Amino acid sequence: MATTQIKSISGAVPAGNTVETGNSAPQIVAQDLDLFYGEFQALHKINLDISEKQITALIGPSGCGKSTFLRTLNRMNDLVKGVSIKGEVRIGNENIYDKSVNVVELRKKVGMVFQKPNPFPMSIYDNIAYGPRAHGIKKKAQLNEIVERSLTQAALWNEVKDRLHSSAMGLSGGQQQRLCIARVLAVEPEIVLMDEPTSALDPLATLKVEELVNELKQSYTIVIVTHNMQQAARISDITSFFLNGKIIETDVTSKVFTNPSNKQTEDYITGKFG
Ligand SMILES: Nc1ncnc2c1ncn2[C@@H]1O[C@H](COP(=O)(O)OP(=O)(O)OP(=O)(O)O)[C@@H](O)[C@H]1O
Repeated sequence: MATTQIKSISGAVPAGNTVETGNSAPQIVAQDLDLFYGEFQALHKINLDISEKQITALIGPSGCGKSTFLRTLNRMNDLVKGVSIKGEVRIGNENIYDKSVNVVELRKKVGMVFQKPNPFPMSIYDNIAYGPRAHGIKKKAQLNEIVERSLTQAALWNEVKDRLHSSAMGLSGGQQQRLCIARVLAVEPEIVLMDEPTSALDPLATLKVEELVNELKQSYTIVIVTHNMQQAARISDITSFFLNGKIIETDVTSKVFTNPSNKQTEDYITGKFG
């Protein structure tokens, strides 16, 4: 089994520590990544390797930089005024902060699901077809096929196949979130970023989304921010613990939750703070 080098800026993970991933080279590599909102430094020398077709969970107390880091992976922070970045994020062999990178193409490859379901105020069908149409797909038969495939992958097809032309706003919160996941899948990403995708959902809808995320890792690399430690423990392969804009510890999820290497990780997962 292949291993991935786990790096830690804090020294929490000893040099040379590795995590068995079952995959070869990491798909995403963040290297010495600093991010500033104006004068305020929100991320400090983040080093993290993320493997293909695994679920990586980012955990840590409020304000520790999880969402900020997640958004660096598809350059969503570019939309925030005053942001500056040092260091690198490589996806495949490309530094995504290179001037030559086409950000629209990057966001197609690296899709994002947000905390609050945000369907467009249009039909279920048009929500899914929106992205493919924007990328130039016009043929009805092809769009029909994409809509069915994406909704099936998002475990929503059976619930909506008879009402594709009704408004997406009429779906339940959990269905809306699965629709938003289907909308991301419609443009065939490689990586799906999820920022607390179940925090606005009830327990049953949460369970459905968790089952779906688990299915999706067969085809996609998933990076998920969650406040819910049980959720991280249930669904992720690798967990990275953030504190004050730094990564304290990254390891196999079962290890992080049963035998963390760092005292701060232990204090956090046992509820001593956060
Ligand atoms: N647009 C912004 N402008 C200025 N500061 C920001 C901005 N967004 C986030 N921050 C600050 O950066 C730090 C990290 O925020 P971030 O949202 O990444 O944390 P988080 O771990 O995702 O928190 P939460 O779990 O509460 O969502 C915080 O101190 C936050 O106040």
